[in-house]
Parts: sequence; C-alpha cells; structure tokens
Amino acid sequence: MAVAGDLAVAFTRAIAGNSTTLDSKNWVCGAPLGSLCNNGVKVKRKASGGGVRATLQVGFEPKEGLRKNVEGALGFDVVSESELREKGFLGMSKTKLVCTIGPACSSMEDLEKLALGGMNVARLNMCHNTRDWHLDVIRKIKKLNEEKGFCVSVMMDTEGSQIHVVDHGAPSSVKVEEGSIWLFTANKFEGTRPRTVQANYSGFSEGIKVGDELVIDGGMASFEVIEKIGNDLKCKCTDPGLFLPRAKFSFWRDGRIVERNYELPTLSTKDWADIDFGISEGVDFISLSFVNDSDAISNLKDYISTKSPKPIRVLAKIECLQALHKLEKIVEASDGIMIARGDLGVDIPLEQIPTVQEGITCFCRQMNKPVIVASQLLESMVEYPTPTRAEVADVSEAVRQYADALMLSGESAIGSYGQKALSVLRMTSNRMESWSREENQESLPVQHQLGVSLSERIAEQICNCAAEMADKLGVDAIFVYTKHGHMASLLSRNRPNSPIFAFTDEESTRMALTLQWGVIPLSIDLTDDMEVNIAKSVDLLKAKGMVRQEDAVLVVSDVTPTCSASSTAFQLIQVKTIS
Ligand SMILES: Nc1ncnc2c1ncn2[C@@H]1O[C@H](COP(=O)(O)OP(=O)(O)O)[C@@H](O)[C@H]1O
Ligand SMILES: C=C(OP(=O)(O)O)C(=O)O
Ligand SMILES: [K+]
Ligand SMILES: [Mg+2]
Repeated sequence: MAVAGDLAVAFTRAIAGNSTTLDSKNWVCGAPLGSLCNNGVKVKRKASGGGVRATLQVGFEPKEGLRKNVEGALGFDVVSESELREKGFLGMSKTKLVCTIGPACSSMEDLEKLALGGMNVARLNMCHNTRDWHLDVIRKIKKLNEEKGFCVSVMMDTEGSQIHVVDHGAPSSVKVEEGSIWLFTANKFEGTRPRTVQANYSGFSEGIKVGDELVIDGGMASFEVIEKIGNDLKCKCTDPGLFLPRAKFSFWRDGRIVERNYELPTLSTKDWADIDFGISEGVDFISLSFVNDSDAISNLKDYISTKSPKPIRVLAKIECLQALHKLEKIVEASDGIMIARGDLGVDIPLEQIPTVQEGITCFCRQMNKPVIVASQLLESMVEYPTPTRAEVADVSEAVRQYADALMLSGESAIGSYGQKALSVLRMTSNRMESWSREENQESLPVQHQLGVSLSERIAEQICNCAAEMADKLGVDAIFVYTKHGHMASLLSRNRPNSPIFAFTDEESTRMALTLQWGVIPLSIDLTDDMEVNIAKSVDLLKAKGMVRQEDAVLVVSDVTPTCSASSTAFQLIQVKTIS
C-alpha cells in the first residue's frame, strides 16, 4: 500500500526529560535524521546510570480514577494495557500469536482465556466443521472485543483444493508393514477394504510410473509403485510406518518430487461460498490454501474490493512446491504470508524446511509483508502438558528469525492444553525477544529499498531512520499516526527495540496491525492537525497512567502533511519537551 501523496513527517519528542540533550521546540529541517543518529545523540534519563538501555525500566502506578474518565476515547486493548503496566515499554511482547479455534476452545470462556493469554488473531480453518459453527465463533470473538476490550482479529483459512489426500477408511491410524502390498485407487467404495486406500482425486496417478516412490505425510511411510492398473497404483511398502486418516502423499523419482500440474482451481466453489460468508461476517484476514501463483491472490483482492464494505487482508499460504517457485510474485501480490509447514513438508524434504522458513521469513521482511510461521510448533502439547525441548527451540528460532507471528494449530483447536501452549509461546518468544534485543544493540539491518516514487521512498527512509533513531536514543515508545497502517509496518519492518503504538481511526487498519511484529494498534479519532493528534493521544495515555512525564517517545505520521506536499525534499524532526 502506498502512502498516496501523503508527505511523511517524523518527530521526536522527549516528554519532559530533565537531562535531555535535545532542545525543546527544536525543528530540524533537511532530512537530518541519519546525521542526528550518527552523532550519537542520546537522551539521558533517570539517575540509574549504565547508559540509556539500563534506565528504561518503567514501573506504572495504575490510576484507576483517571482511567475511568477516558475509557472509550482511546481504543487500547486490555491485554497490551496490562502488559505495559506490568512490564513497562520494553517488556511488551513483539511477536504476534495466532490460535486455531476448534472444538477444544470455542466456548466464550475458553476464547476469553486465549484472548487474555495473548492471542492476537483467531484462525478458523474452513476444512473443518460447519459454517454455522464458524459463525458462532466469529460472533463470540467480536463480542469479546466489544464488551471486554480485546483486540483479536479473525482470520478465515480456506479449504483449498488439496488433492494429496488419501483415506484408508478407518477412524484412526493403520500400521503399514514392511513389504506389504497396498492398492491406491480413486474408485469410491463404502466401508474399508484391507490394504486399500482411496485417493480423493481421479487424476492422482497421472504421470506416475512403475518404480516411483510414494511418500505418506512427508515420511510416515513409503512405498514403491510396482504396477499401474488403469488409474490405480499397486505399491509395496519400503519404509514401514503409520497411515493416518486423510493422509497426504507425494511421489518421488531420482530423489526429487514429481511435479504435476493438476487442473484444480486454488479457490473451489466451496471456497468462494466461504469467502462470501467471511465478507458478510467481516473477517479481518483471509488466508488462501495451496496458492500456486499470484493470480488467485490478485483475483481475490479484486473481488474483496468490489464486494466487501471494508478492506480484508489476503494472506498466501506457502505450502506447495509451486508456491516456492513463484514466491516473489506471490509475496508481492499478497498482504502477508503463512509458512504452512505441515503441507510444505509433504512437498519438500523435511530437512529443507528450516532453511526455506528462514528464506521466506527474511524475504517477507524485505518486502514488508507480515509472515506467520505455522504448524507443529508445539505439536506434542496436543497431548502433553509440557512441550519438548526441541519444540521450544523451534519456537525460539522462529522468533530469532523475526517472524511477525507464530501459530498454534491442533494445540489450541483440539488439544487439552491450548491455553498452556499459548503461554509457552508467549514466554518463549518474550525470552528470545529480549535476548535478540541485547544481541542486536548496535546493529540495525540495512533495508532493501521498496518504494519507487519519491514520496514512497521518503516514507521508507523516514521509518528506517526513525527506527534507528529510536534505538539510539533509547526512547520508550514509537508513536505512529496512520490511516492504512503503511508507516506502522515500515517501522515494524526495522524491528526496533521500543514498541510501536499505532494510532488509527480506521478499524480495519487497527485489526490488520494485530499481525505485525511489535505494533500495538490503538484506535483514536484523528484530525488533520498533527499537533492536536499528538497532544490528544499523549493526554489520553497520561490520563490512563500509561505514559509518564519522563518518558520519551518518537513520533511518526502518515496522516497529514505538516508542510506542503510539493516540498518533498525535506522532512521535519520535531524534538520537543512537553510540560
Ligand atoms: N473448526 C474445527 N472443528 C473441528 N476440528 C477442528 C477445527 N479446526 C481444527 N480442527 C482440528 O484441529 C486439527 C489441527 O488444525 P489445523 O492444523 O488447522 O488442520 P489440519 O490438521 O487439517 O491441517 C485438525 O486436524 C482438526 O482435527
Ligand atoms: C497451516 C497449514 O494448513 P492447514 O492446517 O490448513 O492444512 C499447513 O499445512 O501447515
Ligand atoms: K485450510
Ligand atoms: Mg495446509
């Protein structure tokens, strides 16, 4: 999303810092953000010594009386608010958490517990359950947001046309013995037949030859194709294991996957009906399963822009080989990415998942698109009340890679320990966030240039410099005033140390920002006068006891040009002391 002619303006503002070296009411013109940073300007605050970072622990005294007066004027979600009170600015969580909602967590009480536990996005997987069931969950989440002050967005995940599914007919897993002979068929039959599995698509064996390898669920069991009978495949088990219901499969030849182009649309008739349902219920995100090129994304975005009264962000799930081939175009076309490691691990060798994950995560950040790392993060917690050490390491690694969000699937949808799994995600990510912060103290990444037009490039540079400046000054928070969330995401992309408070008067922007690393979306009425906006938000936060006089915040805006749009050659930094 471009900043559409808005002249981006950056201000830095130290709120009544006694020993600040920055002058009050000092406007610096001529794009000096970088030079100011390079001169090592530091805001020295509080007498604890040990440098800026050491002085940033802020404790809050809740001011209940004042809070009540301003409630409603500032949409600050209850979870971020209490986190700020408890842990201070630097202790606020950065990595966002997505929970798949299923039968184990769909009651009002359980949803509320997940929201309190830090769920930022509730995911509804349309592969399962009825539309009415999903409707009930969406309404419960909206009710919780409205009545209890949460800010949980809703993501609808399409079923998609997945052909890699076979069924052995039994409700639970079936053992596959070494050397046993199995028949894979697309013919439909009732009940179960010994050692016979049904493929859900008649063309499943097209292009497959005798000698090819058939791998179940990325390695649950393997077979060699020994005979082709019409469309059916007779296979001999070469690697014994388990067959789960609705197992996925892939074919391999000479150590590589056999790539086939199935003539199946990314969006089926059922998916379109689900999308209409999602639009009418006002979901915030739609994630598309089995995307194989960017057209499906563009088509859906066009459809949404004509059919939906509000913007809905479209995410592409990367879960097949074709998506990896067209990654650049897909990322460019979409509003965000989910690395759906479950199905991806059926299409590529498992040992490639970690590097592919890191590559996609890094690329998404370059392209300024939020990225979710999904599937099996804490899989053992579907059954057990504690994660494996390896799972904790996997979560930590995704956080270290600076993914925007982590996702729970079965852990929350059907697991017995969903809330606990969420708290493991929260604690593990918080730990890695503070560790990375210390590790990266002086090194900010060089950002890949995104924008083409001058105004886009200015917005980008302002955000890069503002983030650098915020880190070097050791400010408590970054405030950004944003219509569509663009400047907020450009700031987030730099992964600054301080939380990014994104003030917006667009509800859809607020709900979309729930997925962006380090961004705390707040709703507030914005005016054309930035001074008014800043004063109002600071007053509201002060009244809530959320900012104090000594706190320093850096302010960035894409709302209103403070100087004329023609004078794009300079920006403003406002360094100001508020009494
Ligand atoms: N809305 C739902 N209703 C019933 N079960 C669900 C629902 N959503 C998810 N599940 C269950 O949780 C499991 C994990 O969810 P998810 O990872 O989204 O799906 P899948 O396993 O199909 O990829 C599913 O296999 C399914 O058993
Ligand atoms: C998240 C995934 O997709 P789904 O759960 O819809 O299969 C996945 O495959 O990892
Ligand atoms: K799905
Ligand atoms: Mg999948």
